[in-house]
Amino acid sequence: MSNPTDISISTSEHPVSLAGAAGSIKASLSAFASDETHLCGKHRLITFTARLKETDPLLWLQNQDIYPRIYWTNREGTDITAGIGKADSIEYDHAGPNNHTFEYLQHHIESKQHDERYFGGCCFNNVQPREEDWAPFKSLYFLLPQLQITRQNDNPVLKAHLYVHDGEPLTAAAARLLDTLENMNTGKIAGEGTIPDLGTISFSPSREEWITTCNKVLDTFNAGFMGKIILARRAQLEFSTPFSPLLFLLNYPFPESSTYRYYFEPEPGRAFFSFTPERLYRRDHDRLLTEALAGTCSREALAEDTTDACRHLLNSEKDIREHRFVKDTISKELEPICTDIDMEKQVRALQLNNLVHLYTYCKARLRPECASDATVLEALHPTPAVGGVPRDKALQQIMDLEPFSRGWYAGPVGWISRHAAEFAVGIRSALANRSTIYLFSGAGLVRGSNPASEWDEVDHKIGDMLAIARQTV
Ligand SMILES: C=C(O[C@H]1C=CC=C(C(=O)O)[C@@H]1O)C(=O)O
Ligand SMILES: [Mg+2]
Repeated sequence: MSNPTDISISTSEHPVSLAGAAGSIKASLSAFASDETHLCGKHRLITFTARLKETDPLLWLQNQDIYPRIYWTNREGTDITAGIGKADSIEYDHAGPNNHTFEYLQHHIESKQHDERYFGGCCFNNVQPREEDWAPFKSLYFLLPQLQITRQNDNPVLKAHLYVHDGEPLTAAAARLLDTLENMNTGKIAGEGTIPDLGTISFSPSREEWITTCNKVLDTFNAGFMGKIILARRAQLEFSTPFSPLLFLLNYPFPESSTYRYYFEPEPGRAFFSFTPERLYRRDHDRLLTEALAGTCSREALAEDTTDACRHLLNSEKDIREHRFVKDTISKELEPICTDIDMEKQVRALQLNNLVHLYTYCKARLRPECASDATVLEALHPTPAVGGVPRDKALQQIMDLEPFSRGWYAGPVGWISRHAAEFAVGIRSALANRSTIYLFSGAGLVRGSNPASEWDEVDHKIGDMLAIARQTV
C-alpha cells in the first residue's frame, strides 16, 4: 500500500441535534464504506463531522459508557473536547529517561498523514517504579478518540474518526465505528450521580515527616548544592463505594476559572485528572507560547481579599525568588532552540479562585530545525515550578525524598497533532482507582522557605479538590 492520505467529510451544514448528527454521520459512514472505489486502502483516517446545536461536552461525556474517555478544556474555556473510544493511539511503556519517551511520541505523530489531535499525557519522570494504581497510564499514552464533541469558540461539532489500521479491511474498521455510534447515548442525562461519603483521609508524608524532609532540603541550600526543589504531597481519600471520577469535573464549582480541566480515563473508574493553572507550552508550527508560574499566596492565609493577596505576593521577596528560578531557567532553555524570545520583564499576579500566583508570559519562535515537540518537551520539562535547580540533582532528590511515585503528577498533559500542541503541567491533580482517590500537589522550596507554611500552601492548592470530595462546595 502506498502512503494513505486522509480526508474529512462534513455531513451537516446547519447545526442539528445530537441524534440528528449521529444519524447523518452513520449514513455517510455506510455510504463511504460501501463505495468500492474506497476499498483499495487509499485512506488511513476518514473524519466525519456534523455541526451540533448547543451541547455541553462534559454532560455528553457523563452520559457515555464507552472507554477510554477523555476531556480537555483550555484555560480560556474556548477550546473544549470530550472524547470516547480509541480510534488510534500512541502508547509506550518502558522505564527510562523521558527524552526517549518524547522522541517516541515525536516519531509517531510525525508519521501521521492528518492533523487531528491525540489527547493524553506522560510520566513526570519515567525512571521511578510506579505503584499498581498507575498501571493503566503507561510512560506515555495519547489517543485519537473514536467519537468526540469539540467546542471551539462556542461552535460544537460531533466528530467520528474512521481509522483503518495496517492490514485491516475498511469494512471491519467501519463496523467498529458504527458499533460505537450505535452505542453512543443521545438521550437525556440520567441524573448527575453523587459522590459517595468520604471515609478516611491520610497524608503521605505526614506533617511531621514533611517538616523533617523540608529541613533537610533547606540544609542543602545552605551548603550551596541546590537552589530550588519542589516537594509534593499525596493525600489518600477512601470513599464508601466506587464512583465515577468524572463527578469531580462535574462538581467543579468554578467553571469560569483560569484553570485547565484535564481528564483521562483509560478504564472505567481509573482516571487521572487535573485542575491546573499552569501551561507548559502551546506550539503552532514554529510559534511558541510558554510561561513561568510559581510563587503563591492564598486569600485564606491572609484572610483578606484578592487585591491584598496580589499586592502581598508582588512584594514577597521569597516568592519573587521562587518565581525567578523558573523564569531564568525557561529563558536559558529556550535560548539554543528559539529566536525572538520575548519574556515579559514585569512579573504579574494570576488570580485563581482562592489562590494568587506569580506569572510571567513568554513567546518565542522556534528555529526551523527545532520546531518539534520532542525538542520543546526536552527543553522545558520539568520546569523549576515542579522540578528544581539544578534539574538533574532536583529530580534525584525528589525520588529520594518523596515517599510515593509521582506517576503522571506534574507531567505534561494535553494534546498533540502534527504541527501543533498544547501541554499543561499536570499539577493539582488526582489519580482515581474506583473508591480510592489520591490527590497530588507540591510547593517550591528555596532558601528561607518555612516548612510549616509550605505544608499549608499545599493544603490550599488541594483545597478545591478536597471541597468537592467532602461535598462542601
Ligand atoms: C507544584 C505545584 O505548584 C507549582 C505551581 C505554581 C506555584 C508553585 C509554588 O508556589 O510553589 C509551584 O511551583 C503544585 O500545585 O503541585
Ligand atoms: Mg510556593
